[in-house]
Amino acid sequence: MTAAPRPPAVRCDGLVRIYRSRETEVVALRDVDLVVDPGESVALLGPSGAGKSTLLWLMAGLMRPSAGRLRVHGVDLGRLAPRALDRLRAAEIGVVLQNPARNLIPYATPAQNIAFAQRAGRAARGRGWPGRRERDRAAELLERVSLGGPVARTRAGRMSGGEQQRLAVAVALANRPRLLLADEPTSQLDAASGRAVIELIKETAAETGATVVVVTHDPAVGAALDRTVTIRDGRVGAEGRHGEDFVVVGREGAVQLPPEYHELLPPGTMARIEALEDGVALRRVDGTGHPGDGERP
Ligand SMILES: Nc1ncnc2c1ncn2[C@@H]1O[C@H](COP(=O)(O)OP(=O)(O)OP(=O)(O)O)[C@@H](O)[C@H]1O
Repeated sequence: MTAAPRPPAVRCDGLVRIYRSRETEVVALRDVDLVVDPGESVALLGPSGAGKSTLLWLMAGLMRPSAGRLRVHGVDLGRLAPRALDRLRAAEIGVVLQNPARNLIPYATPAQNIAFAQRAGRAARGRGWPGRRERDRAAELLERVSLGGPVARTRAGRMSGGEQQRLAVAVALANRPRLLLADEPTSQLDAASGRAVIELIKETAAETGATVVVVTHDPAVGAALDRTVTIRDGRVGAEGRHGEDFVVVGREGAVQLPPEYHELLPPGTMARIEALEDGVALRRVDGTGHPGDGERP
């Protein structure tokens, strides 16, 4: 008998998220198709307002899709009852939100913050109170994010933004999550601390086989992970592997031209499609169907 294939860690099919208020409607994500394999590490890049955080929140089960499907390890998050979703989040998903303080209990020390997450994770897995192993793990994590010294006795609410951010990463890793989601986890750190945090995330993922998705503006973080996915205008605009970027042909054949090509093919211009052996070329024409300035006669 052959084993059933493992489902992707994350699978988005035609994912849509609309924020509605009384006066306005913002379509933050439109038709996102994305597959993240188990054990992969992916950086979500893209301009401000593109929809990266929204995508991360959906993956974390902190928000429901407006349309489309989102599956995490084969489970459709949009269809889970609230309690089952809470359990799945506590047992399988580690999250670092953009504002570090939001991840933490302000009146608790770093060790207490980690212990709290461990308790919730163990309860969701049907296990008892954390024991010695968990305490050792907490101490090791705190050491790894340089919060092992005197700062260990400080309440999280009194720590600096950078310390809170490092603690948030340690808390998110406390339960060895199968899926780690982090929104700008290095934004308040200097280059060296940022590298250390990304190293910790990658090492933990390698040890446990976890999948990692990180929203970042930091090219160094993008370069340190397996794959980059660029979100533009609520869609997957491009993907990169090993330093090379590729556009993605989306639903109904749509392709987003990266901004660096807008000078050659400004949005709104007409282009002729030429078939090549292994794809197509787009050539600008003017409104009358004649070749544009930059074109061969
Ligand atoms: N709660 C909300 N209510 C209304 N609109 C929202 C809400 N949250 C986000 N948006 C809008 O949805 C769009 C996508 O926002 P999102 O925060 O996901 O983008 P982002 O790529 O993470 O941006 P940044 O890099 O600046 O964090 C933006 O137009 C934003 O203004």
